[in-house]
Amino acid sequence: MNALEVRNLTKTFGSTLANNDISLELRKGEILALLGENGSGKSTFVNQLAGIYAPESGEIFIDGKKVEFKSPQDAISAGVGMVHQHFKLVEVMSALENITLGEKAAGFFVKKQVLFEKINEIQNKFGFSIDLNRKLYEMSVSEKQTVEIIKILYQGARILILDEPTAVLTPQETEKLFAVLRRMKENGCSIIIITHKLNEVMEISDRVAVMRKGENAGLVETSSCTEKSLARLMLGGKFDYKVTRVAAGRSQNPVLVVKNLSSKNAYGKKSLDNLNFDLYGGEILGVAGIVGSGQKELCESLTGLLRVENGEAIFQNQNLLKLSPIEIKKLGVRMNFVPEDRLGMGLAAGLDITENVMMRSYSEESHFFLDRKKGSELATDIVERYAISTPSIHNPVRQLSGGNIQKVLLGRELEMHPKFLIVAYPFRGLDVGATNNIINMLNEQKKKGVAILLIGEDIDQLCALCDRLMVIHDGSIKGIVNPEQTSKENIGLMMMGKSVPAEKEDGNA
Ligand SMILES: Nc1ncnc2c1ncn2[C@@H]1O[C@H](COP(=O)(O)OP(=O)(O)OP(=O)(O)O)[C@@H](O)[C@H]1O
Repeated sequence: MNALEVRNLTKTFGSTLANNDISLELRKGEILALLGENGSGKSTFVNQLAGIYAPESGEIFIDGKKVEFKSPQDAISAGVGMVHQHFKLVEVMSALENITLGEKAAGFFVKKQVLFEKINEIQNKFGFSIDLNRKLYEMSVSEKQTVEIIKILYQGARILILDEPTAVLTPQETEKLFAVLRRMKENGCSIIIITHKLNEVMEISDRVAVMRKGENAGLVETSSCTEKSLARLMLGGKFDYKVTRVAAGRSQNPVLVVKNLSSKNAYGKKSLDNLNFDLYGGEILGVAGIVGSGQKELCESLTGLLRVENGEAIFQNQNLLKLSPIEIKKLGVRMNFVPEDRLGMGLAAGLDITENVMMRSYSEESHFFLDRKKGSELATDIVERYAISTPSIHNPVRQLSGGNIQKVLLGRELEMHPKFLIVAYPFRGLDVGATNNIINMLNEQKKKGVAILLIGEDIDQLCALCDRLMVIHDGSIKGIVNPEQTSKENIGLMMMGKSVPAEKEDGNA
C-alpha cells in the first residue's frame, strides 16, 4: 500500500490553473523529489497535501484511507507534516518550547523531564543532536531547520514534505540533512522534497515527479535518469543547463579597492572584521559564506545603507563608505539583494509588474518612466527576457510564484546599466532555466566590463561562474581562492571557519 495517493487534484487561482488533474503515488519509505520550473505548481500541490489549501476537486488517500484536510492541523493528525522555507518557529523560545508549542491544551502539566525524554528518543532514532534548552535565536539556520523537523516528527508525522530545504545550507549541512532523510526512510517515513538542484535530486531521491505548467510531466526512477534528462523532462525539450564561466578582459587596475573595512552590530559585536579585497572590471568575484557571516553588512556598507567607522572602499577615486546611497547610485553602483522574503525588499506585493518597474524608476528621479506606456514596454520586455510566467503584466506581483517574483526584482535592476554590480542570492529559488537566464545576463554584464560582486549560497554555481571566490566566516575573510583549483569540501570547511591548505589559495594577485 502507498503511504500517500493523490488522484486528479485540481486547483485554480482566478484564471490561473495552478494544478490540473494531478495524480501521484508516494510509496512507503521512499524519497520522492518534486521538480518543476518556477510557477509549475509545486507549492500549490504540496500546500494541498499539508492542509493549507483545499483542493477544488480530486482526492487524497493516506494509507489507503480517504482524507479531507480543512487545516494544517488536520494534515498533521493524519501524519503529514511540512517544513516550509520560512520556519514557523519562535525565536525567543527554546527548542523544547518550540517543539512542544501548541500542546498546552493536551497537557499543560506534563513534566518537562518527560518531554525531554520523549524528544531525545526521536533525536537518537534519527541522529539529531540539538540542545533542547537553547533558544532559537542562538541557533544557526541549519539547527533551526532541525528543530522544525523534530517538531514535525514529534507531532507524529510519517510523511514529510520539505520545500527547498537545502537552499540555505552549506555543503556539509546538506550532507547531514541527507543522512537524516535516509535514516527516516529506513524507519519507514516517506518524504517529498522540492529542490531546484538537479545534483541533489540525483543524490537523494528514489523517484522524481516532474511538473510542467500545472500538470504531471512524468514520474521516473532516479536511477534511470541523468541531470540532463531531468532538465529536459522538466522543460519539455532540449536544454543546455550547464553553468559556464565566460572569458572577458579583466581591467588592468582594480575598479574597487576595499581596505580595513570593519563594522559593528547594534550590540557592539564585530559584524565585518577588517576586510581587504580588490575587485576588477570584467570579473565576477564570488562571496561564499554561511547565512549571516557578514554578507548583508558588506552589501549595505558598499551601498551607503550602513555606516561603518573604519576602512575605505575606493571606487572612481571616491570612498563609497562616506557617500549617501543616492550619490553611490549616481556613480553607477547597483545592488540587487534578494532577501529570503522576496517581497520584503523592493517590491510592492499589491501592485502589478508595470507599477513595480515604474516605482523603481520613480525613486531614481527619472521622469522618463513616469510615462506609463514606457513603463509597460519595459515591463513587457522584462517579462519576455526573463521568461516570467504571468497571465499579464497587470497581475499583482503577490500572485506570481516565488521564482517569478524574483525574476521581476532582478530584471528591473539589470535594466539600470550598472558599472559595479552587487548581486546577492540572485538564484534563490530559481529553476534551471531561469538560473541560466540570469547567468547569461551576469556574463553579459561581465563582458561589458562591469565589476560584479556575487554573493551566493550554492557552492557549485559559485565555483562554476566566478573568477575568484572570497570565502567569509563570522565577518572576516578566510581566503580568496581560485574556484577551479579548490575543492567544494575545502570551501565548505572555510565557510565554517576552518583553515585549509595554503597552496590552494590564490590571494589577490
Ligand atoms: N495565492 C495565489 N493567488 C494567485 N495565483 C497564485 C497563488 N499561488 C500561486 N499562484 C499561481 O499559481 C501558479 C503556480 O504557482 P506555485 O507557487 O505553485 O509554483 P511553484 O512551482 O511552486 O513555483 P516556484 O518554483 O517559483 O516556487 C503560478 O502561476 C502562480 O502565479
